[in-house]
Amino acid sequence: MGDTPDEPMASFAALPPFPDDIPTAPLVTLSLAKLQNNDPQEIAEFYKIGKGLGFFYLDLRGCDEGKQLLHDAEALLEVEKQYFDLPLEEKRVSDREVVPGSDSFFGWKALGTLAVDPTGKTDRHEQLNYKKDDIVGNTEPLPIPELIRANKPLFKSFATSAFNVLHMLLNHLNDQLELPPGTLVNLHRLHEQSGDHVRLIKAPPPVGEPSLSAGPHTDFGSLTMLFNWIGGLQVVLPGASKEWVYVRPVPGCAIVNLGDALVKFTAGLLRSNIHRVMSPPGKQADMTRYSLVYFSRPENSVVLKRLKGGVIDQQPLSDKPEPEFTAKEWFLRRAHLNKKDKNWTPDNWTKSRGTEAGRGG
Ligand SMILES: O=C(O)CCC(=O)C(=O)O
Ligand SMILES: [Fe+2]
Repeated sequence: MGDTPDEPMASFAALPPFPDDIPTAPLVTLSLAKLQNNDPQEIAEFYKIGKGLGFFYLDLRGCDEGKQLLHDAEALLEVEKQYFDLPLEEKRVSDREVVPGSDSFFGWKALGTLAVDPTGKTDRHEQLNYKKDDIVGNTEPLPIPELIRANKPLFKSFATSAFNVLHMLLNHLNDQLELPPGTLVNLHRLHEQSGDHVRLIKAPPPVGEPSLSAGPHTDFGSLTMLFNWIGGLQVVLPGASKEWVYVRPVPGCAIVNLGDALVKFTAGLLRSNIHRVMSPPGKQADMTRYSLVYFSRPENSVVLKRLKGGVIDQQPLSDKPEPEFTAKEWFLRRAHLNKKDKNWTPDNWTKSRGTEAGRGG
């Protein structure tokens, strides 16, 4: 992070530029400082985005919490690069397919282990999912390489700042939805167990033709805060279009999006938009792509169903009974059913789809 609020993040400086001649998604930029100061226009715009595209840039410059997040994201990018360069044996200490207590989700995910489409083609990215409950001490720590353990204070600083900012955003949605005060944040308490986690992602450049590093999906939880440095993230805009468009990474901003839980809580009033990760465009195409994410999810035992009260009561009732899942059942179902293991079938792919099933391939 630079010393002056408007200086781009140093980590962007050495990268080839994102191209200027390709279509990009028209994400609106909201100011964290304004949202923290309860600026009515900014809050109204946030609510409108929540009912529309469900993705926006959050400008983190100009307030202390935002600067802290930018600082931590820069530092974690360096940790990420070192982490993914560790020998395989070291990463395997937290292999999510092996480690007891990982729910086959938290820990290291090897490249090429998830299906990205109904034919069973596989992904091209590695991940580390470091659970919030472990970071803040709610649960016994899972095995993790020493590099990550040694950086736990940094992960804690990042996770708690991201958590606090996302809580603030949940409170604004709560007010706009005219729900009783605290309804949403009380389903997302820091010291209760949840699927919240910090995710590190590495996607190597494609071999040959451009290819998907992560398949189309909606996020499973409530709100996601994403840092990425080069292009690759794509969305299908709401409406009739089926076209995928790149989201340009913007220095000083995180990308925030809504997940399935908010769709279910609001009976479809809020939207969780489909997205995927493609190889980077233009001059960035040969680069290894890193991203860093904080996922906020409802507490494990919360049932994902429409909440009562406020403007949600005006939403039409569904004419078919909807199966109900707890937040934990939902994220594990979504995360496990597209694993490309010996039990995988095209039907599993269909079952792993979220609230935008049927859109965007
Ligand atoms: O790497 C990115 O830019 C997006 C990653 C993503 O969508 C996810 O991990 O859910
Ligand atoms: Fe995502």
